[in-house]
Amino acid sequence: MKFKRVFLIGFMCSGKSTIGKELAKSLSWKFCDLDEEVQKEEGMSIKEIFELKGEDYFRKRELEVLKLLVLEDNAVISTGGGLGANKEALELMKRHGLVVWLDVSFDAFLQRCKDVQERPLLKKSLGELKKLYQERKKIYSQAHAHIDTTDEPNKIAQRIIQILQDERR
Ligand SMILES: Nc1ncnc2c1ncn2[C@@H]1O[C@H](COP(=O)(O)OP(=O)(O)OP(=O)(O)O)[C@@H](O)[C@H]1O
Ligand SMILES: O=C(O)C1=C[C@@H](O)[C@@H](O)[C@H](O)C1
Ligand SMILES: [Mg+2]
Repeated sequence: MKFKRVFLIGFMCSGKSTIGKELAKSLSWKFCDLDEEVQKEEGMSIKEIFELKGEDYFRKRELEVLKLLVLEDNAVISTGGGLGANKEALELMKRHGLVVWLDVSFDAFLQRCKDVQERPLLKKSLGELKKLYQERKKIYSQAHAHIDTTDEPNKIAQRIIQILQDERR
């Protein structure tokens, strides 16, 4: 494979963690979830980090942890929703691997987020979330590949493997 790493970016609930696990399993690569790594390093949940140390601190820490993870070989790295919308982080990921934007419609995001653990950003109003969604889309769209996530996670993982194989030729 030309790429030694796959980075999954996209809005909350686009399936980065779910699809990342499937993809890593199919490739027999390592799986790293940036949100999990930051929580481990800080010894508290993202909700607690936001409450006790603030969002800016969380953003700084996720970028620092990314800078370490870009050196892992044969790794699928699922990011938090904000990282792929950070231009510095996106450029860094594009230099180190295949960056895939998992695209979720706003309506599907609203449906899916009913089932997930609390994300601090879900406290925002519907209007604020929609604005964030539209703004972030412009940056996510600079990824190497764009995949709609209406399909089942394992089929999406297979599509990413196809992209990796096509890139090898
Ligand atoms: N392709 C899919 N179709 C339907 N539901 C999905 C799909 N992918 C993920 N989900 C569901 O959406 C929810 C969020 O998925 P997941 O945690 O993987 O998203 P995420 O992109 O990692 O979110 P975050 O940015 O908040 O970490 C979960 O309940 C998961 O089961
Ligand atoms: O979209 C976001 O900004 C976030 C998404 C989650 O993955 C976490 O990284 C955190 O809740 C912030
Ligand atoms: Mg996730």
